Amino acid sequence: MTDANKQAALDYHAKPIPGKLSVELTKPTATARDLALAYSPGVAEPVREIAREAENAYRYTGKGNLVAVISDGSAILGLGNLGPLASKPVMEGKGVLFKCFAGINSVDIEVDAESPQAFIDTVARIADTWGGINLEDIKAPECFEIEKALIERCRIPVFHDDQHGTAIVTAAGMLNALDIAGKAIGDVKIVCMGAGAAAIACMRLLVSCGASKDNLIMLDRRGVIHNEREGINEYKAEFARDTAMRTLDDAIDGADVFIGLSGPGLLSAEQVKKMAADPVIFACTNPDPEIHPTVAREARPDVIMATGRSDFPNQVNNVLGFPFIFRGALDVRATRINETMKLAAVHALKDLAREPVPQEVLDAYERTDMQFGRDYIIPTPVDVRLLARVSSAVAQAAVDSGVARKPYPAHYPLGTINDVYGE
Ligand SMILES: NC(=O)C1=CN([C@@H]2O[C@H](COP(=O)(O)OP(=O)(O)OC[C@H]3O[C@@H](n4cnc5c(N)ncnc54)[C@H](OP(=O)(O)O)[C@@H]3O)[C@@H](O)[C@H]2O)C=CC1
Ligand SMILES: CC(=O)C(=O)O
Ligand SMILES: [Mg+2]
Repeated sequence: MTDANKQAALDYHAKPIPGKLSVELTKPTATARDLALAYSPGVAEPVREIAREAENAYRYTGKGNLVAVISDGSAILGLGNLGPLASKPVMEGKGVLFKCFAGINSVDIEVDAESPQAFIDTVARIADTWGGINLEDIKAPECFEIEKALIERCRIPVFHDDQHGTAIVTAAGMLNALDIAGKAIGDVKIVCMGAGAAAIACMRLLVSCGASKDNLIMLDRRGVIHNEREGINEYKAEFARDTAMRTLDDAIDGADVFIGLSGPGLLSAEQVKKMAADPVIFACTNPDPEIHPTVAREARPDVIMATGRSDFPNQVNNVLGFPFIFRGALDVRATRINETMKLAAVHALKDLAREPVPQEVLDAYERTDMQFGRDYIIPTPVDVRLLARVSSAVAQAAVDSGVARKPYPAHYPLGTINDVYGE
């Protein structure tokens, strides 16, 4: 970013009031009668109803449309472990996206936890008053243990966005990119830079979508994850290969796909030149990708290039997933977000990219043309059709797979966020 843009970003967060979120009232509060209903004595009535029957919390409070965005700040974007307080702008940002794209209320909670168990206990103790929990920017490998324990302990959906949101969007974009490149997912040689939360989940989902583990090389800070390496955790071990390759230079030679979920500037133009024809590069590290799109394009005009950012074409970013996935899950009161729901979201996203782009999206991106192809492999976040397509697909999948506690909503498909409460 230029210095001017950096200052603009600071000003955006600081002015006219600090932060990006505020709380709004949904009921009148002007009169003594209003207050007698909202607070004492009236508030005692819903309290009694909820104490009598817990499900009444969905009727008398905001629980059913409320997601907690919870982080320990241990992996803030690609900036590393900068702690809970520094993660707050990102967590507020996730709240903004929940609200503006899916009409979901959210509150960010940044936990200063001395251990994964302390984090788990903290979240488990507050979980029941939320509709869902979005875990964010928690580093691997702790994130895996944390999410698993919370899914077991909570009766509401718990979803680590950096794992599953990222994986869903990456898989959708990848299926489209490979189609454009004329390659079958089962045949392509994939290099994944990074072996953390996002990388492990992305590779697992790509394998579910047909990629072959035998064609997949994963790297971390120490290089290629191979069978002879000692001290790799069980998650990295899932992707360890019996190979003589040791470095990115070795792995990238002839690769069809590079997926970066690691750190900035780790892929060079020279390495891109060594990739196979029509290479697919998803340099998804935020805010600064593994390679700048201009550099990649100069090295290889045939590249299909995506980043995690809003200011380049093909934004492969979990913003395309978590708002709509939670929308669908909340609206059928799903107890969890399972693999069937994730795959439904992949296909909804993938298929939407193949449809004509609405004028409002062109206007928002100041483009005269956007159509399925190298520079448009995935919908943009401002596309209002995501709300209908992804949420509906996820809700239907929850019903079909038996995790929904309510039927498919009568008010679906949603046209805009104004429709989320139905009639
Ligand atoms: N576009 C999107 O939607 C998303 C993008 N991301 C991006 O993915 C990245 C990783 O996030 P996340 O998985 O949550 O974080 P984690 O901390 O869980 O994982 C980071 C991984 O990156 C590896 N890594 C970091 N620096 C290097 C390096 N110099 N060389 C090789 N490997 C390196 C780490 O290696 P080691 O294991 O050796 O420490 C680790 O495996 C971030 O940059 C984040 O912005 C994440 C989620 C969504
Ligand atoms: C997008 C996101 O969640 C990340 O970079 O961590
Ligand atoms: Mg994140």
